Amino acid sequence: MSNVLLKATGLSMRFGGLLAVDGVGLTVNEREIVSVIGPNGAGKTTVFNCLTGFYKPTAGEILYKGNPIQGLPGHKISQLGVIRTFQHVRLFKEMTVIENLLVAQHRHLKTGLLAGLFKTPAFRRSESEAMDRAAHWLDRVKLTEFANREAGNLAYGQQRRLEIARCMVASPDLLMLDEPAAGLNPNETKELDELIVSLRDDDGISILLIEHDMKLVMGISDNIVVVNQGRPLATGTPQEILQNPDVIKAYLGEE
Ligand SMILES: Nc1ncnc2c1ncn2[C@@H]1O[C@H](COP(=O)(O)OP(=O)(O)OP(=O)(O)O)[C@@H](O)[C@H]1O
Repeated sequence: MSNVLLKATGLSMRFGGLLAVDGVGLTVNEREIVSVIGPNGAGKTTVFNCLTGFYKPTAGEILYKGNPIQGLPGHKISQLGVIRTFQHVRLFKEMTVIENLLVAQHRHLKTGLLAGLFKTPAFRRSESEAMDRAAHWLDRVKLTEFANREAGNLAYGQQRRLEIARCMVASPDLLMLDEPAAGLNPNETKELDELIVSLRDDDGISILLIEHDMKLVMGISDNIVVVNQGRPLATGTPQEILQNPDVIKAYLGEE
């Protein structure tokens, strides 16, 4: 039996008169890929925003490694090891690829201002570890040859992979990806597919994914959570979800 990493129950989020998320629950075990699917406006991103501290949920409990995190600010949740991307690419576009990966580690360096000013041995060690981590992840996302290129000049699929590398240099236990395949061509989607699976199998992390690309979702997910109009509709393996009549009616039937 695998260990539960994240468990949300009864998650709700109200915006004025709109109950955008209404009683959604989901569980992510260690070394698992879980996808959240549902039609446009179903409340998927709002669920992500609640889980990562961008919104304070109106109701519900979120346990991460057994501890409640609902209502904690985003930076606290990211320090605990939950790191996310956004629906739209958010890189420092005028910085180089490698600079994007170094900046992302700034908060995790274990040295203070004085250590930086005097370039103490601890500071230098920390800097060199940050560089090693950046180089490792550049290689993993196949961007080593673009290390000194401005991030904004990369192809879109490369920018998406750089975003994942930027998350990974912070050594998350749970990586949350909001529509990572949006705008990618079939080759780029295949590379993304392989990368996500390798993050689970080779790096041992868990991935929570919002995605509209059903081929990708069905191919890589251990579990799928379907949300419809803010409400939980179904949870199960890809096979179970594909055969669920409610899902077919509410969602897949629309395709
Ligand atoms: N900050 C907000 N204020 C008011 N309403 C919001 C806010 N954020 C989201 N909503 C509303 O909540 C509902 C759910 O939106 P959400 O973005 O979570 O859906 P989604 O499933 O991620 O959609 P998509 O697949 O199109 O990205 C929508 O009706 C949206 O307009």
